[in-house]
Amino acid sequence: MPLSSIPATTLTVLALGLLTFLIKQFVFPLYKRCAAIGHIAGPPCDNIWTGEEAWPQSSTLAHLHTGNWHQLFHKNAWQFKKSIQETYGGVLKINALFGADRPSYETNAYHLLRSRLSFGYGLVGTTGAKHLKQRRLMAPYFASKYLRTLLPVFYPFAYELCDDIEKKIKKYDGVINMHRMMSIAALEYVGTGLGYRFDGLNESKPNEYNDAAKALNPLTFKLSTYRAFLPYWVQLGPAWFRKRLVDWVPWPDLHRVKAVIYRMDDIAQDILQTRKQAFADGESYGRDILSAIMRYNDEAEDDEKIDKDEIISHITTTLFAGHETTAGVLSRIIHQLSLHHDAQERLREEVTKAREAKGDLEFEDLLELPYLDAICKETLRVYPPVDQLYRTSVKPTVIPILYPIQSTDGKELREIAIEPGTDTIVSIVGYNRNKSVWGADAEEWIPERWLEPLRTSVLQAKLPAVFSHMMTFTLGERACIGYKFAEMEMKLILSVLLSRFRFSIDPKNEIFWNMGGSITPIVKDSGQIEPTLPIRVSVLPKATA
Ligand code: HEM
Repeated sequence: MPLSSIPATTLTVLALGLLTFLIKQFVFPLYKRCAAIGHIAGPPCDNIWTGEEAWPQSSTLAHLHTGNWHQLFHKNAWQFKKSIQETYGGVLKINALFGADRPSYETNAYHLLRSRLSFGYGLVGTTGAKHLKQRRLMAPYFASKYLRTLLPVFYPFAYELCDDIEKKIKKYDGVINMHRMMSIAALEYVGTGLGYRFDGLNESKPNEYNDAAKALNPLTFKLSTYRAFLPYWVQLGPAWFRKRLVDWVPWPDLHRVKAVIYRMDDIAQDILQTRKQAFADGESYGRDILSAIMRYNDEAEDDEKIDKDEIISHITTTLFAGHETTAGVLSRIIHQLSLHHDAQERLREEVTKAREAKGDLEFEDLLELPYLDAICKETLRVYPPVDQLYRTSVKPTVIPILYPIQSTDGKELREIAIEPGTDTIVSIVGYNRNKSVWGADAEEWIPERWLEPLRTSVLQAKLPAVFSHMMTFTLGERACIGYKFAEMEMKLILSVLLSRFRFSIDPKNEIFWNMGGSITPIVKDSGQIEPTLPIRVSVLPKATA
């Protein structure tokens, strides 16, 4: 029936009906959410379309629906985040965020969709009961009892790494890309957690996973401004159709993201195939995550079994979550030690003494070396590799504020009531460097602060963090499951590296740390996207002898 033949009254009624539906469904809830936080002060909106920066120098600890995406998702957002926090105060949502028994918050919808599109329904892509079930299955493989059994595999690799660095010192005239070396190590170790060896130091083998994983964060970060469209995008028909659409859209960055995700997926398929073949050939299940999944599937009822897609998601999620993060922190520590030779010497003295007395250090000895512990903690505090978290309230929630802020009409606020569906960005770096909590020198890297009793304000904040009063590995049921794994791995590598090499800055390569999903080093003003950390490395005389 042609549109012109429909009576005008019917069309008007239909149009009004549609308008009412849209207002009720979208506009009114949005208005309610915005009205609830209308009195919270914040920076003026940025123009996300033109990329004009209304506030080139700003940031906040908790950033509520203010539309400053472009400033937040910028490789040099350091100053933006610092100055917003200084201007508006630290809105400490942390206690409310994770304090309730059942979460008042869930992972933000865009973040969840981004994770699902990249890694499927693994730990970062699921919520609620399914997420809890996955965590219960995996938790034992991240506990100290299991981790200590990995040391006999981890130490030999650390020595291979040192031999490789020594070879490279000769080849590259003493300047080594230490980020690459740390990435190779972190991938090897997280692979071990899955019962798989990448053999990353073997130069005849392509290092494809490492290359793909490095490209993913900077690429998706570049597309961050458009993340608001994801919930609509995923409704545009089945996955095969959307894949076609991506190919048709003339957008090279999107094509590159797709290629990288597909490559990572292929590698995960290879890992699963290799492991399945090994089990079929008679290898017995080991003490690793993939063995745990296979063992679970052997015993589970058919409808309870973990299907192939989910297993692939567990592989890609674990590799990605545990790889660039740890490599980033190790790189940062090496950079800091290169800048602070006194700290480097003190650390070297501690680890060499301990190793001379006991050889390869056992789990407790390694974790309890005081200065090594202080160096790791201080670096994780000041330089967390993941600097912010995304959450959405799922029910009406009141957020208590530890250090009161001022509302737009000048009132002191000690709590904020927010509506369900309010997006919240929690700044990890903002909490970790908060001067009210950590003191006036909060932004400085001072490992010695961990050798003294902690400030009362740190203890009074009562942050229920999984790791040392800081937000770096977050808190609650979505906290980093691999934090002990990361701690052990970092301390082991550092203890071995420091006994063998000296690190210093290469004056020709000034380092800049890019914010880009995870924080990674590049040579300043080089225009690089791929993380690089050129450091001058020399073999210690004793080790050479
Ligand atoms: C220094 C190293 C690391 C840092 C700073 C770090 C940090 C984080 C953070 C901030 C989250 C929460 C993300 C969010 O909720 O949006 C997270 C989650 C996660 N991390 Fe780590 N991580 C590190 C190392 C590791 C390692 C070594 C592994 C595994 C071997 C790992 C596995 C995971 C997994 C699976 C999750 C998702 C947990 C869940 O949603 O239940 N991480 N990590």
